[in-house]
Amino acid sequence: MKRIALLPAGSVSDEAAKQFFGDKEVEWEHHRLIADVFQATERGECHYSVIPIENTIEGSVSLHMDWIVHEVDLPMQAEWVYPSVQNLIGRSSEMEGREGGIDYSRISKVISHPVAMAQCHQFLRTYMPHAEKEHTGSTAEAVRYVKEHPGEGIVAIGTGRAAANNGLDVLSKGITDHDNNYTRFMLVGPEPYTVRQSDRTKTSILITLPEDYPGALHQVLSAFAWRRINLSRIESRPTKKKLGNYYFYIEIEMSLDTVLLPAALQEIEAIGCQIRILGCYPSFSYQQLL
Ligand SMILES: O=C(O)C(=O)C[C@]1(C(=O)O)C=C[C@@H](O)C=C1
Repeated sequence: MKRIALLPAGSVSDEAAKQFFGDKEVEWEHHRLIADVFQATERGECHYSVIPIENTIEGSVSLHMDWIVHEVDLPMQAEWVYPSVQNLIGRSSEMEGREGGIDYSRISKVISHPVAMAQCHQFLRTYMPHAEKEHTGSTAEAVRYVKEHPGEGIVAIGTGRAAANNGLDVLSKGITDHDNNYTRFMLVGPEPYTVRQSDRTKTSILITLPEDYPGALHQVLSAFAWRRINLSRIESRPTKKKLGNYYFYIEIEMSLDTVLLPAALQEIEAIGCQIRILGCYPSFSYQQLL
């Protein structure tokens, strides 16, 4: 039986984790904040933590990437993709206008996870520019808050499942600014994940370039390019040590268990770069998990 740390029931993370694991041989440990989700596995209470790391609309979830890099030492063990459908949730009896439909002017405050809120930016600007916005630790927490505070003009952005769990109504369905809104989730923990197999394996690394070495990034990229090693993501993030110092987070479409990739990494180290391997893991598309 594996114990899995994740955000609360009814969050997008919760839906995504259930899609990935099914309900076999797993025990869920829900936490209000992502920091606690990480720490549950770091402290050895759970086998894995489920972490959202990237989103179609919002891009990288920087806070979570920074936790992986700076705060914990938890290797990446699997990744998968899950559609994030966000809805406006409240009580229709409280928000209904005279001619039916929602009277958005009745909404005084919208609450949700900051990433979910950012995915619905245009919708909020169009229909509720007047409403106060407040962030919560997860979309599920926001929906629960609305349940506990009736009659205050508060609505949440969250999943249909959270609305149902809390006996609330979906006031507007699918309110993200773009369709096909997917979130990439990472399973992190000390043990390799071997239950499902995928034909796609990725390796994630962190590279810090030597200072005062013109063209270092070009050399790093060419070590992959001439070996025809495909990179699927490259992102620079501050090292947090000195203004203007960055590391590069790189996702490589190849297993470490090959001849080519270790050779490329050796070549990169030879020019004075520091490399940290964050994990080598199977990658699953949404279709693969259906
Ligand atoms: O609050 C949730 O429901 C979460 O699972 C968190 C989270 C995120 O951190 O990106 C996950 C996916 C959604 O797209 C928005 C929020």
